[in-house]
Amino acid sequence: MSNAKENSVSRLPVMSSKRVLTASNSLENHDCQPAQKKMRKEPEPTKPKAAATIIGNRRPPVATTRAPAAKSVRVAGAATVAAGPSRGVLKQATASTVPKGGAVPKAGGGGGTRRHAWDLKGKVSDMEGKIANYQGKLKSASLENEQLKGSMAQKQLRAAEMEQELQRLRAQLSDYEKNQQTLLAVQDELEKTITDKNTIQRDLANLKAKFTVMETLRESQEVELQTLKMKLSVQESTVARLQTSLRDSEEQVRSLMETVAQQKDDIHAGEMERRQLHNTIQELKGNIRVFCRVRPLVDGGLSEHIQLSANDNKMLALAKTEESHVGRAGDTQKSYNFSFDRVFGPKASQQEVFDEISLLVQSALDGYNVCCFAYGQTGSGKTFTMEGDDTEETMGVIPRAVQQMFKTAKRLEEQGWQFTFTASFVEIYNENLRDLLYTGKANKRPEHEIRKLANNDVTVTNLTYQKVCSEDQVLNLIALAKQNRSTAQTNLNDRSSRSHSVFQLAIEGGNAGRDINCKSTLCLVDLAGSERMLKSQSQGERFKEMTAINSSLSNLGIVITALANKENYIPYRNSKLTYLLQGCLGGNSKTLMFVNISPEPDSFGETLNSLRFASKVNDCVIGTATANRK
Ligand SMILES: Nc1ncnc2c1ncn2[C@@H]1O[C@H](COP(=O)(O)OP(=O)(O)OP(=O)(O)O)[C@@H](O)[C@H]1O
Repeated sequence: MSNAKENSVSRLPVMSSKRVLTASNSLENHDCQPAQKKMRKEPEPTKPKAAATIIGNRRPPVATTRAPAAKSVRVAGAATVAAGPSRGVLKQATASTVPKGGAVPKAGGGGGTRRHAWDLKGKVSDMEGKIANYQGKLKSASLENEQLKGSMAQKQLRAAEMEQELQRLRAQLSDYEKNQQTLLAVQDELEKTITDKNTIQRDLANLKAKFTVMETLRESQEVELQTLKMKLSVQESTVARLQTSLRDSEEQVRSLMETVAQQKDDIHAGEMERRQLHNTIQELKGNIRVFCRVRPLVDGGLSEHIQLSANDNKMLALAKTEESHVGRAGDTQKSYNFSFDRVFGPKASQQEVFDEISLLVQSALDGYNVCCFAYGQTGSGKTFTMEGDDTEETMGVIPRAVQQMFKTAKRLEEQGWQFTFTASFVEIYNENLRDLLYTGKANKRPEHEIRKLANNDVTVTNLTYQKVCSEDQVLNLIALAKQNRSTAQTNLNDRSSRSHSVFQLAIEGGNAGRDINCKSTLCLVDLAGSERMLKSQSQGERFKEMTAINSSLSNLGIVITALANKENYIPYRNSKLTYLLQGCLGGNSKTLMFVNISPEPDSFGETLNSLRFASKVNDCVIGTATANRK
C-alpha cells in the first residue's frame, strides 16, 4: 500500500506542476508584495528562464520574487521543486512570506495581463477565471484522484493477488525445492543405478564372454554327448548281453559254490580221515621211535667198527676185535647188533633225516604233542642234527620243522584253520633253568621255576614266550638262543655239551566254521653229552655237572621205561628235564629219539652205551596217543 501511495505521489509532479505554477500565480496575487520588497533589496537573481517560459513574458518580476522559494535549484528545477513537495508545503511557504492584508496587486504569472491597481473588476474577473480554472483543475484532479484510488485499489488487489501469487509461488518453490531434494536423491540414486548399471554391464560383458566360451564348450560337449550316447547305446546293448551272460554265470557260480561247499565238506572229511590215518600209521610205527645217526669221520673215511647193512636201513652192528692172550691168531671179533626204527649212515643228508620226522611235525599240527630228543656223547652230532648250520642244505630239524609248520598252517588256512605259534627256548644246566631268549641285562636274569597248571599244562615262570608268525622270526630266535649259549661258555668250559637245550613251540589251531580247536606242543631237545666220566677224573664243578647230567639222562630213561610199563607213578619230578617235558612225554605224545654216535674207534665204549640206552627206549611202547581236540 505504501508503495502504491508513493507511486501515486511520484506521478503527481507532471500534472501538479501546472497546479503549482498556477497556485504560485494565485499566491503571488496575494502574497508577493512583501516578497517583492524583500527581493528588491537582494541582488538580481539569475534569469528565470523556466518561469518565463511557463508564465510568459509579462511576468518576469514574479519569477524573480519566487526565486528564493526555490533558492537551491535552477529555474527549471524551481518548477520541479515546486512540484516535488505537496500543496501543503506551498501553503506554508506562502504563509511565511506574505504578510496579511499587505497584498499589492501585481501582474500574475497566469498569463493575464497586468492590470492596474484600480482595475478591480478586471482583477475579479481574472480571479474568477482563475477560480474556474482551479475548480476545473480540482475536478479533474479529484477525478484523477478517484481514478488513482481505483487504480490503487486495483493495484492493492493486484498486490494482494501478487502476494497470494507470491505465497503460491513460494509454496510452489518450496515444493520445487522439495522436489529438487527428491530429484537430487533420485539423481544420486540414478548415479548409483548408473554405476550399478555399468558394473552390471561389465559383468554382463564378462558373462557374455563366459557364455560364449560356455557355448563353445557346450557345443563341443554336445558333440561329445552325441558320441557318448552312441557309445552308450552300444554299451547298453553290450550290457544287456553281458547281463544275460552274467545271469548264466551267476547260475554257474551258484552251482559251483554248491560244488565248492560240497568239496570243502569232502576236503574236511578227507582231512579228518587223513589225520586219523596219519595217526594210525604213526601209532603203527610206534609212539616212541628211535633213529640212529652216525656222524661222518672228520677226514671223511670209513669207520671200521660201525657196520651198516646195505639192504636194511634199520640195522647197525658195532664190531670190536678182542685181543687174545695167545697171540693175534686167537683174536676174536665181537659184534653188537642193534635195530632201530631207522639208521642213518654218515652220508645221510639233513633233508633225508628230516623227511623221516616230518610226519611227526604234521602230527603236531593235527593236535598231538611231539617230542624229539637228540641223545649221544659230546661231538656225536646232536646239535648238527637238531639245529644244523646256516645253509639250506645243512640246516637241521628245528628250522626245517618250523618251515614245514608254517607252510602247512598256511595251506590249512584255506580250509578255515587259523594257527597261533608261541616259541620258548630254555637251557637246563646243573638242574637250573636259563632263558635262552632273554634279552635283558646279564646281571638281572630272573630265576625260573617249573609249574604245573590246573589244566595239566606245564609252564616256566619268568620265561620268554614269544609269539611267532613266520619262519624268519623263529630263525632269529634260534640265533638269539645260540648267542645266549655261547656267552655262557668259556674255552675251558664248553657248557653246551653239558646242558640240555629245549626248544618248544606251542601250537593252537582253530577252525571256526567247523567249531574245532586243537592245541599241542612241539618239543625239540638237544641233550647234554651222555659220556660217562670216571669219578676219579671229575672234580668240583665237573663232578657236579656230571652228576646232574647223569641224573637227568638216567631219569629220562626211567620215565620212558615207567611209561612203557604203564606204571601208576611216573617220576617226572626227579629231574628238571622230565618235569619240563612232562606234557610231551607219556600217553598223549609222540616221541622220537635220535641217538647220535661218533665213528671214531676211541668212542666205541660211549657209542655202545648210547646204543644200549637207545635200544632200551626203542623197546618201550608208550600208550596210544590222543589228539588234544576240543
Ligand atoms: N652228520 C654230520 N655231517 C657232517 N658233519 C657233522 C655231522 N654231525 C656232526 N658233524 C660235525 O661234527 C661236529 C660236532 O658235532 P656237534 O657239535 O653237533 O656235536 P654235539 O653232539 O652236539 O656236541 P655237544 O654235545 O658238544 O654239543 C660239528 O663240527 C659238526 O658240524
